[in-house]
Formats: sequence, C-alpha cells, structure tokens
Amino acid sequence: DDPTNGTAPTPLTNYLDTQYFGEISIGSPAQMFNVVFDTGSANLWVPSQSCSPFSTACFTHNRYDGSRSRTHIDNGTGFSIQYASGTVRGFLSEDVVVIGGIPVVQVFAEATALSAMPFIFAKFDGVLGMGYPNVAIDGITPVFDGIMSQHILKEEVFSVYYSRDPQHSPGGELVLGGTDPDYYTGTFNYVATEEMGKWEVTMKGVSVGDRIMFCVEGCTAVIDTGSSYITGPASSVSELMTTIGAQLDESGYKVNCELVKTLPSVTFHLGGQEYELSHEDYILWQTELEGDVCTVTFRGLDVPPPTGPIWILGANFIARYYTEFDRENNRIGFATAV
Ligand SMILES: CC(C)(C)OC(=O)N[C@@H]1CNC[C@H](C(=O)N(Cc2cccc(Cl)c2Cl)C2CC2)C1
Repeated sequence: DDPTNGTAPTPLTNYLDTQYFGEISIGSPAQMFNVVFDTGSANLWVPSQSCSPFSTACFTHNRYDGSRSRTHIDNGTGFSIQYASGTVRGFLSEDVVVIGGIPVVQVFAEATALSAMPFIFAKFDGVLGMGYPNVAIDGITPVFDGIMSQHILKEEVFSVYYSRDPQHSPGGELVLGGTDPDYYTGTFNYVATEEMGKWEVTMKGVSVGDRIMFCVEGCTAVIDTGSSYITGPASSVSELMTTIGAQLDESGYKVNCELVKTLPSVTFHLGGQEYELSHEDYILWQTELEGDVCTVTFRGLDVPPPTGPIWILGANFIARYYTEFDRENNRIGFATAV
C-alpha cells in the first residue's frame, strides 16, 4: 500500500523565481537529474554522456550514461526540439524513470547538442513535459500517461505549487495524483481546457486596474509551468507597459522602483473568475550594487497562427494561484496559493 494514499509529492527548487525544478532518476543504479516539469511540452530529455565537449550547456549539466544502466534499452532514433528560445538535438533511449517515487519505463531523448542560448542559463539539467500526448514529438507516450496507465494514482491529476520567494523552502511542490492543502486556501475554481489535448483555456479578457484593455473578444491562454513569465501579443504587452510607465531595455521591461507601489493590478478573466495579479506578483525586485532594479515579469511574444495569438501564463501566475491539471476531466483548477 502506498504510504501517500495514491499521491506522490516531489519538492521543487526555486531559482530566482524564474526556474522551478525537481529531481528525478533515470536508470539502474539511479542517475539523478534536475528537470523542469513543463506543461507546455510533452517530452522528456536530459543531457547525454555522449554530448560533444563543445556543447557548453551540455557539459555543465548532469549527463545520462546508458552504458552504466542495467535497465537501459537502446533505441537510437534521432530527436530534435525547436523551442522559440533554443534547440535540443539528440537520440532516443529507453530506461526506468522514477518521479515522486513512482517508476515508469520511459522513452526519452538523450541530448547530444544543446544551444548555448538559453541553456547556459539553465540551472536544471533537462525538461520533463507534462503536456498531453498529442503535443509529444514522435508520438512518444509522455511520463504522466505512463504513470496513469499503472492505475495507482488516487486521481488522474497533478498539481503545482511555486513559492514566490527564493529563500522559501521548499521552492515549490509537484503532486502527482492530487493536491496539497498545505499550499492553498479556499476552494478550486475550474476552467475546461479549450482545445482537447493542450493545457489551454479560453480567456475572457485582461484588465488593467478596472478597465478591460486586452482580449476583449476573448482569446486563448496557455497555463505553462515551464515559462518564467507571462507573455502576450507584443502589441498588447507594449500598450500595457506604456499604461504602467515601464520602459523596455535589453533585458526586459523596467519600472522605477519608487513607483512600484502605485502600479495597477492586472487581472485575467478565466472561467467565471477574475485572477488578479498585484504589483507584488508581477514585479521582480532585485537589489543590485548600483541600486534596485524592478523588472516587469511580462514579455511580448507573437505566436504565429493557428496556435497564436495567445497569452502564456507562466511561473509568476502559478506562484499566486495554486494550479491543478486535471486529465480525468480535461480541466484546470485554480486556488489561492498560500
Ligand atoms: C512546440 C514545443 C517544442 C513542444 O514547444 C515547447 O516545448 N515549448 C516549451 C513550453 N514551456 C517552456 C519551454 C521553455 O521555454 N524552456 C526553456 C526555459 C524556460 C525558462 C527558463 C530557462 Cl533558463 C529555459 Cl532554458 C524549457 C525549460 C522548459 C518551452
């Protein structure tokens, strides 16, 4: 009998409120990796022992060595992912993956080439996609689907808590099979996933203060645990920044830290509920040597049709709203995070 009654928690590390990752093992004996549990993708990849020494991003991370695992199964099929922000190339292997204490035989990619950008900034080794199977490249069964087919989870859901303060411990928590009441208050409000097979919902508007300014006719919002920020169509975000008096510089939108407490809330209308972010939720306040820097955690990103135009609600949204991803009922639940 499972000591955690059909649920399996994994503590997460919070790196600068922008990267949240937890530990999994692959192989026998266990080889440990830090991975982002990413609802915006559906494949598992980790750096490979056979990655080229010239791939700095690969070399500075933990690497999987199939020859050291007695449960390794050769595959060798080529694999590549083209992110908006970078490229991962390698080949497929199969081995036992353990996540939250649950073992699953899994086809995954060994990365032999990782683009320096952005992976040299990554504190994590790889990515474990928590998306639906139809987002999976090469039709590979995602990890969570492999676990659901074992019928050991109390519910076919997983939940995510992201802490808002890097010093907070744990930096977050992934729960397979349920939710963790330690990290939310009140009840869940649910929104149906709009397009079967993506962690995407219909958004009814985006308000600044009490004025609906964007997505007035409705639009699509992706709830993406693997994105650091909130992104929206570049024109909308640029208008939003003008409204709050933020300037764009080479590393994002900045505001004068003295004015932060006067900034309006930004509210996302999902399902029958309004999800407000206050300036505490969307400003990253960093104290540097040359003074304080206040970054607005919104980015303009134009996703081409038919996928776009979309808004992507990332870590800073999830840090405020504890999120339950429900595969049983194809819906997403939000509760106020503690
Ligand atoms: C189309 C398809 C390829 C499936 O799209 C995706 O996979 N889309 C992914 C959607 N979720 C975010 C992913 C992403 O941007 N990164 C890079 C990243 C994010 C935050 C911080 C850092 Cl340092 C980095 Cl490197 C992966 C780590 C999750 C892309």
